[in-house]
Amino acid sequence: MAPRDQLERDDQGSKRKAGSTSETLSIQSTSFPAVAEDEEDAVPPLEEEVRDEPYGQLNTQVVGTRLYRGLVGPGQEVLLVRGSGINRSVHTIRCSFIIPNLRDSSALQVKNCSRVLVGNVPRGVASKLAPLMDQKRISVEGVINDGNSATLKFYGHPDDRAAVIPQLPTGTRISAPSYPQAIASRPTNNSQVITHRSSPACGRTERQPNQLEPSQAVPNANELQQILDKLNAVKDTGRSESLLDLVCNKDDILDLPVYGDPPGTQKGNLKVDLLKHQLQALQWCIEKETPVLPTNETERPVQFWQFKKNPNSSNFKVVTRSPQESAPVLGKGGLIGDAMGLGKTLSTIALVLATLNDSTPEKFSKTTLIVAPVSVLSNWEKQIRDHVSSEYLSTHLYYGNSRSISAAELQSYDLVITTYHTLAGEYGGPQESGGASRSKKKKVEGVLMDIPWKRVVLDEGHIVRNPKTKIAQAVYALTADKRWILSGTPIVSLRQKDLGSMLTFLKICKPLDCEDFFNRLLLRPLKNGVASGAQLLKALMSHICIRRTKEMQDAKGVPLISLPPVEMIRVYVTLTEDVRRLYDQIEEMSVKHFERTLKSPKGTIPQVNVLSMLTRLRQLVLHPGLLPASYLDDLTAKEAANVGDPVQIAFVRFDGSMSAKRRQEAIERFSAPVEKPAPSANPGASHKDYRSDLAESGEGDTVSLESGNSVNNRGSRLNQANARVMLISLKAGALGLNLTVANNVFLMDPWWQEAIESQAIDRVNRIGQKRNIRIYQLIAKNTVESKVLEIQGRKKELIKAAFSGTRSKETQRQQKEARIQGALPFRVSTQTRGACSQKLVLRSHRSIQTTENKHRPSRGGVNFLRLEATTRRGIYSAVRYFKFNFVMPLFSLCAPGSPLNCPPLMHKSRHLPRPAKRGKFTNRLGC
Ligand SMILES: Nc1ncnc2c1ncn2[C@@H]1O[C@H](COP(=O)(O)OP(=O)(O)OP(=O)(O)O)[C@@H](O)[C@H]1O
Repeated sequence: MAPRDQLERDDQGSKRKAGSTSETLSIQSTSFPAVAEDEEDAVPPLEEEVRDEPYGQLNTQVVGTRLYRGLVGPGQEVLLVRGSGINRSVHTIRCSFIIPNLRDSSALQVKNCSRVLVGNVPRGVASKLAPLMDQKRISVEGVINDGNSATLKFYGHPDDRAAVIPQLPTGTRISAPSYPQAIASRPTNNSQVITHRSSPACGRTERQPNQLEPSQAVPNANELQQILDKLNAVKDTGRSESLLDLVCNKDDILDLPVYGDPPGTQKGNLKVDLLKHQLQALQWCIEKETPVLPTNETERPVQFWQFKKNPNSSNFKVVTRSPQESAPVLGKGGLIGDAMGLGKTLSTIALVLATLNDSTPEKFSKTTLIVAPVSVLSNWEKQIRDHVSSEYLSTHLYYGNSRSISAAELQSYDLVITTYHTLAGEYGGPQESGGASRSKKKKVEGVLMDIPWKRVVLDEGHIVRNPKTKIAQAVYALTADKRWILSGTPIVSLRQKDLGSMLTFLKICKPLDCEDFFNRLLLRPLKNGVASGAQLLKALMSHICIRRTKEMQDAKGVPLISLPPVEMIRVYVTLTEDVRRLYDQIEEMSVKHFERTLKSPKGTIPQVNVLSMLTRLRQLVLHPGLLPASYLDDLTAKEAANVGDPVQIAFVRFDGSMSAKRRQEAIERFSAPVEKPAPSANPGASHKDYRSDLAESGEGDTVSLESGNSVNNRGSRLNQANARVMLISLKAGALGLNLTVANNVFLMDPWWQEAIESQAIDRVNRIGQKRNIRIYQLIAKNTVESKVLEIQGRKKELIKAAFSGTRSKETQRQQKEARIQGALPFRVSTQTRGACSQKLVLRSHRSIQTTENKHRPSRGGVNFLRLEATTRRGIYSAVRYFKFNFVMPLFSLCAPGSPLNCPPLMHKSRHLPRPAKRGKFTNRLGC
């Protein structure tokens, strides 16, 4: 595919997506900030939206085939492209009689998978389809039949079905809707959930393993340690078996050949020697950088190209069943998907060193570009400093002030390291949809886009999983001979965004790098449980990805790397009575509001409210201070007034589509003190800062864990004379950091996607860790947190089902319905369930926006570091400064003005329990 074509496609693709989700965007606002622009946040699984469903199919002729040089055969997939003029210049010269068709405003071209024109759809059919395609109301896919006929398949949004079907060409065989109306009456386990939740006694008095009652008090650190030691570990195979492990080839992965002439101590270019799995990765990478087409029929296909003896063409694309005359261009590179901490950075550096003097096609430079998140930049610097002999590798950090350098000068380096933001800033291509702020941003002068790189490596490459972002567009537009992605979690869900976008960057295994083909050949079959989808995904991944995990062992039981054991401990905590009461109250009000809104004439509830309510409940479980002081008042007032509008008070929208000004306003609103304190507000009570709580309560040697501790000072209860505590947001903790100085991890609240949690945990569980690791996952009983765990589990089951090859009896829509219903913590009557799920798209953006990296010497010996999502600098110096040898709690539900900043406590509301003493709202283990 020509780059130009690619750009046009990407652009079209984004536009179409933008169009189709505009409604979603408009109502998708979240209850609290925020998302860092460079790193797409973890998204709750409910975000998976039903993009389309089959409307019907039509057999039609393909006309004008003899006029074009494109080859197709029976069974081959073809593209249906609106007469866009992509090939206009070629064909107007060759075949002047095509001009009338191109001038036809409803022309519909048929192209083969190499995007070469094959023919046209007859005018009568095209004139019906063209307006629907232009309005992005349908997508059309085609397969060639015998002779000159093709089957066109139409897909569209389920909600638009009734309106579109009458407009389809005559003769279309209409498919049954994939979302039967009967769904609303389908029994679900939601009622169980509610019973479980709403019964005050239910489960709460029950003593469970690893359950910490609120009254449980621990007088000192040693006793706390003893309690922690006694907690039982849970089986946590799920974490070690990610989606990626299901799709990657494990059979002979430990027997791969090693690279024979590696960089290392003997050569002097590396100060350490590569481990065996790194030598294997090096060999694999070099093979992937020099792919060779098969030259006889017995050879295995390479990037789905097979050799076929044929008078016209010897290359045959297996996945689309299309032949090609000319030698296809193969992608060079792939995806290094090794689990976190196995040394992908060093493997990449070794690849650069091993291929320094290799010949590169003339038009490319000799320079490798590494693009990394800012927070990982220092890791690259450190690894190069620690492991590479400087005389063997010239490097330049292209960031901030060091950007004033000419393209020629930059190309004199072997390795250039930059950030996603820097790259996006220099990219002058099509602006992303949504986001006035970004579209107004001027292109920054720079040379990154001008250099034809030898190799581009995207570290934490899953960042580009959203093709609509400017970062993704920028990396697609880079010119490079070889392309690599490093990511331990390249796919966390089966959504197209994850892998499709990465393939677009890699330009490998065509035509799957094109969104259209990716959707039809891979994504749709996968979603529908058709075995071919799973098979293709596995074939694709075995081609492009190398994946090893820390758990892997060879035939003799020798592990890949030797690491201390990891124990996962799930700790169930019980809300204190007052928080429980508050939780039940808020939940009840939320349910009422939710149900009433559904019964309103509109019949739907905006996602924002469901998400907001869900998020508020999650925050409440973590700490009541995370909620706006007036939250319950507002909810109650709305409910009392029986206002049909959704509750908007106290919710602040913050997302990527907002302008900078509006985002700033949102942050200010969110962080601002409550304007009208409720009459019963306790003026004397101070709004405690997490940090000061932590520091203050750490006085002396006493460490306690008791119901009266606020969540803030619970952390300090883990204090020992030399204890070190690191508070880190889940998001910051999930990216590229090396925190082997810590060996105890506290997951303060569960995240929708286990993979994100695992990624964070792997900051500690990596090469260099010498001590046993304990992960404490804190779950508040009978709350929304239990639901999050259920969702994690259900997601795993769904993924397994998708790869078991058994087609699910449920439709895609039904599956989604079930997921959504299961996720709602609300009592929703069966009649209203269907309606709510129609529109329910939950998106969540959470990060800590404040850029701060503080430490504070404690009064009682607790030193702690605050490390947040957008902390840009100094991470490593901070890590070096502290010895986080004890605890690293991970939070996901943090936001500006909230928990790591001063949380306004809920006692301002007359509806909420006032703390008799500070920290009355405790609900869980202090950390
Ligand atoms: N061969 C080696 N010899 C000594 N140390 C090594 C070797 N390979 C990797 N390491 C060390 O292991 C640690 C983890 O490596 P690295 O950060 O490259 O992992 P990673 O796979 O990139 O992790 P992530 O996915 O989290 O970024 C680093 O401290 C690195 O220096």
